[in-house]
Amino acid sequence: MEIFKEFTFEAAHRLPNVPAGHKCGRLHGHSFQVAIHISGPVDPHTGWVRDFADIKAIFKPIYDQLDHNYLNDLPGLENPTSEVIARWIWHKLKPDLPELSQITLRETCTCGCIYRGE
Ligand SMILES: Nc1nc2c(c(=O)[nH]1)N=C([C@H](O)[C@H](O)COP(=O)(O)OP(=O)(O)OP(=O)(O)O)CN2
Ligand SMILES: [Zn+2]
Repeated sequence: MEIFKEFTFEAAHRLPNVPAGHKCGRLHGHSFQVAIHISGPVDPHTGWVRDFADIKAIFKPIYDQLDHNYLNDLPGLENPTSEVIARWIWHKLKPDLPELSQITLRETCTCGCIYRGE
């Protein structure tokens, strides 16, 4: 079974490697949405794969780094595309959340990416 917990963080970024004149080279912000998926068996006693609150607690220190920050300042996010941010979250979470199976990151209502590890 796969379960997920969703979060929203507000952050600013610019993409330094886009062609000259590209709108995303300018400083701008998003309400990023991230869904953290984990997979595993449903415990017959609790009836859940894992408490959603555990996912929230494990993600909190990472969330706090992202929320209301300028992403380009964070080590590893010098070029903070959706793809780079999703992979960055994955690598930060995986050691403490081995059941992690997918990160979905939405940059706007219409775009984003899905990362399931290497
Ligand atoms: N593959 C990627 N392409 C783009 C990324 C990205 O992270 N990965 N990021 C951007 C920009 O950050 C931009 O803010 C979001 O892109 P876009 O969908 O073009 O934004 P709009 O809200 O302006 O979309 P419209 O549908 O044109 O209104 C760009 N590309
Ligand atoms: Zn953007």
